[in-house]
Amino acid sequence: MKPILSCRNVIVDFSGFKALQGVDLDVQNGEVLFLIGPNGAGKTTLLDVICGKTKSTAGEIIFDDKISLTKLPEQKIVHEGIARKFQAPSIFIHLTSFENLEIAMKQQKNLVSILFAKMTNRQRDKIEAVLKKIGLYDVRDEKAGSLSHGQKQWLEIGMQLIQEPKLLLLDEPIAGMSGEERTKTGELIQEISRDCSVLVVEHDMDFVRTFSTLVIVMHEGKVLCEGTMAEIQENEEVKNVYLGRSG
Ligand SMILES: Nc1ncnc2c1ncn2[C@@H]1O[C@H](COP(=O)(O)OP(=O)(O)OP(=O)(O)O)[C@@H](O)[C@H]1O
Repeated sequence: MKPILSCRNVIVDFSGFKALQGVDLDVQNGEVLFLIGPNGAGKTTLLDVICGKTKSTAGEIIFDDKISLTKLPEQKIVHEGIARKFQAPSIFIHLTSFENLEIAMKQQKNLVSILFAKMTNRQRDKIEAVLKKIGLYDVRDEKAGSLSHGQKQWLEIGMQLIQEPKLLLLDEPIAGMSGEERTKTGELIQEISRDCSVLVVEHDMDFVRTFSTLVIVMHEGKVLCEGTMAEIQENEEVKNVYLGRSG
């Protein structure tokens, strides 16, 4: 089976500083792939270049076997089926979780027309299914501003899922979460992967250990190695550059 995403020799040069120095990486269909590595390794830059926020200097990124992403604008990449949850909040705190998902579903329209337009049963079902998936169905009519930190993050993920992406990019999804919220987030990521591949940048090794199948280690703008967490922990190069230092 062809990978959903294929990066080949991707280079990003920021005015002479190469944040990515030739990244080769595949994400398979239905896979949760964890990306780890020390600070400055290029993990966020890689997500930025996949979603079009940053343009690559060289290399190729192929999505869904045929779409070259490197020259596409961000909005077109979203349209092709790549969703990115940013760390900066994008929810409307004065609207309910339901309404936030409604807006995300009809992103192309303006806020007023969205809230007054009649919703079809199919659209309502879709929003309710996402609310159930992200664990917010019971609080769907509460203002998003009153949700816990974890619930807000899940709502953000839901706002991406409602677009039915084929690949979801997550950057440190459990930052600031309680232990229970972390577990729920790990379970949510696993559930999401039934319909959508997920590429997760994460620093929390306990979380990666618990929820990963395949892990990729980045270092100095390149992929250092890939494998299961157990394999990676035994890798001498990884011990030197990363795990050896941070535990
Ligand atoms: N716009 C930019 N201009 C210049 N240098 C940049 C820019 N964005 C990132 N960098 C540099 O590129 C390198 C890789 O940064 P990046 O944020 O991708 O690393 P990271 O692996 O995500 O690190 P962290 O785990 O700390 O978030 C860093 O040295 C960073 O300072």
